[in-house]
Amino acid sequence: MASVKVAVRVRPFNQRELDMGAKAVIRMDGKKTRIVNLSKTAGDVGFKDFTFDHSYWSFEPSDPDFATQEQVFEELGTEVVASAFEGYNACLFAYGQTGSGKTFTMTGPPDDPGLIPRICEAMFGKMQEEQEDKNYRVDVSYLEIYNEKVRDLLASSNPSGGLRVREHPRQGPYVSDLSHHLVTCYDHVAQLMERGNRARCTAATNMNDTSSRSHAIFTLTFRQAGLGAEGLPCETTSKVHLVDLAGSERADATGATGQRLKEGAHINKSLVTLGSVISALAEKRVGSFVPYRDAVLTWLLKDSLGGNSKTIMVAAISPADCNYSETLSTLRYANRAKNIVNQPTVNEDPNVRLIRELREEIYKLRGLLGEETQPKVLAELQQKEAKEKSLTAEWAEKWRETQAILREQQALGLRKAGRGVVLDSDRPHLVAIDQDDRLSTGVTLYHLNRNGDTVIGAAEGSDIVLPGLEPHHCIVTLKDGIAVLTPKNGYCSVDGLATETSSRISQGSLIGLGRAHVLRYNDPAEAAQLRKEGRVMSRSSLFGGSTSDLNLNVEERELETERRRLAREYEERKRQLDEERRRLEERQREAEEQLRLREEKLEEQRRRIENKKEEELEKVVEEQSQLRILQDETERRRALLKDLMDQMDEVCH
Ligand SMILES: Nc1ncnc2c1ncn2[C@@H]1O[C@H](COP(=O)(O)OP(=O)(O)OP(=O)(O)O)[C@@H](O)[C@H]1O
Repeated sequence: MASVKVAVRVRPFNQRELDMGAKAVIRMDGKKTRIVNLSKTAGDVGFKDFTFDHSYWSFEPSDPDFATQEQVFEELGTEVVASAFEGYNACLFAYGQTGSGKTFTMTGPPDDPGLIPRICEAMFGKMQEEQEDKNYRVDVSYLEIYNEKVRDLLASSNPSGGLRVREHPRQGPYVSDLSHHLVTCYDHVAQLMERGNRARCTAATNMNDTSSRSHAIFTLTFRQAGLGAEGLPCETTSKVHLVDLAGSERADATGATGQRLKEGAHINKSLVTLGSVISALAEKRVGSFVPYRDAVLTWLLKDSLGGNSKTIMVAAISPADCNYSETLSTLRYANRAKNIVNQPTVNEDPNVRLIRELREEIYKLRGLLGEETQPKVLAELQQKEAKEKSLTAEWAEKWRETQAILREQQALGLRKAGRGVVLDSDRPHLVAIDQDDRLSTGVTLYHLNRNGDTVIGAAEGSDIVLPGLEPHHCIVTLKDGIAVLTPKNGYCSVDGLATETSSRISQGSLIGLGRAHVLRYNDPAEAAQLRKEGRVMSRSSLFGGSTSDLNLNVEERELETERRRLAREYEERKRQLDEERRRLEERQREAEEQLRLREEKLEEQRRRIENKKEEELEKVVEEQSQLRILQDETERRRALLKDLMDQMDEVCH
């Protein structure tokens, strides 16, 4: 059991408050925060006191008690880091009216970073320190809830109706189709954070020109694995939610109208529900209904509020008298949140838990084996040992694969080139150039499957899913270093020319898919070979266009296009002829084989007939010789008879 930790932070006066000649109504002393009512009525004590886990005085930098970003991190951020490394889920969220300092506390300016960057940096620092004994896998997602719709801040496009929130029976609520980005170092996280912050929906209001009107949830999924005592596998997964809520002020106080007012209504719906959830949990009424599902925000943060998480709330407040009622409302909100009790548990991997339990049982069974081995116990022991062994091997294999993926990820080098940043990979890949979405930022790189097919289409389950394409649009096949694009059901072009048959693509080829997508094919090995051969690629492209390309005049470009078309036609014709030749050779081989088989059969028949003939002949010869013997015998008998007759004649005469 752990209560939600609550901290309050007061910011300096802003320009507007200074211009108005605002007076400070907040005092802090240790953990105490006092709000003073300057327009108190008779009988009113004129102030209200609250006690929190921390009260941060960030009003006047020259003040010796001034709470810096560093101090806030040391007291709140390090706890989040520790929770994650201990295997707990953690959540840190900032609440307060627009312009009260939520974003400053959570993100902060680049020269004075806030909690999110400091927490991420500290986590990677700790991973670096402990990497010899452990394996880590971290992924990041960043979403925004705007008008009760969920938007992926790290995706190049989002469905117009927003992403759907679903609930997994064991893992709880989650956002379907939200992108998760594997990260291997802090710089990578920082880039994703920056990308997400740029995508975050901001709009000007009368209160704060850069006021953000959406709730943002930055989530780190942190998985760690290692071997404990006696080589026992350990693995935990922690989800760390870092949440910057939208302003909690009333719509009329911001001067919002139209779209802004609509946003306010939704924002309030989320915040009102957050308030109801906090109240229900704080009152601790047994069996009382907690309306998590009334708003997307509370549904997604279900575990963080009253569930399996160590949670910290930072309430950001303005020091100015003009914001008295909003500040008082924030302090009351924060005061109620103190009473929420969560049940954080270490999120141990289920297989690892099973291995641990099996080991315990094995030890027990070994203890039962006495001098006389009982066959039943022995059989059970052997069965458990075999299961434990196979589960441990499976687990070790899973982590070997994870490490391989991470190494692969690291092979995706990001390097600085002057003012530019080059995203490089040592594997053949496609780089997406988003033509249609003018607001899209960032570059997407898709690795191609080694020695096999990469299916591109709109259908879920395709290797590269691109909206607006046919479900199974085309296939890129990589075989022995050669890449071939095969259109399936959709329009494809290579270097501006439509293609309906398989076409070879090479380093720098621009592939058009459907009406909206252009991808550049990069093969680092081919590019290196071409560089070695001193050949200069003259394809003009968004990414690969060289200065000489830009200087090509129209005629040269047309000639170059024509040359490329002819070269491609020649390649295609040659490929067709080669294929035809291969087919003919194959047919001839088949015919020869048939002939050979026929001949063999005939020879066999001939041999059989010959044998039969010989047998017949032998029979005839045998019969002839028998006949001859018979004839001889007949002759002999005939002679004997004649002799006998002659002798009888002589006797008669
Ligand atoms: N602790 C602080 N020290 C110095 N400046 C601060 C502090 N907190 C806030 N500010 C300044 O106050 C202004 C408003 O802060 P911030 O943008 O963080 O407010 P917010 O609550 O996030 O507003 P929104 O709801 O619009 O996102 C910013 O110019 C910021 O630099």
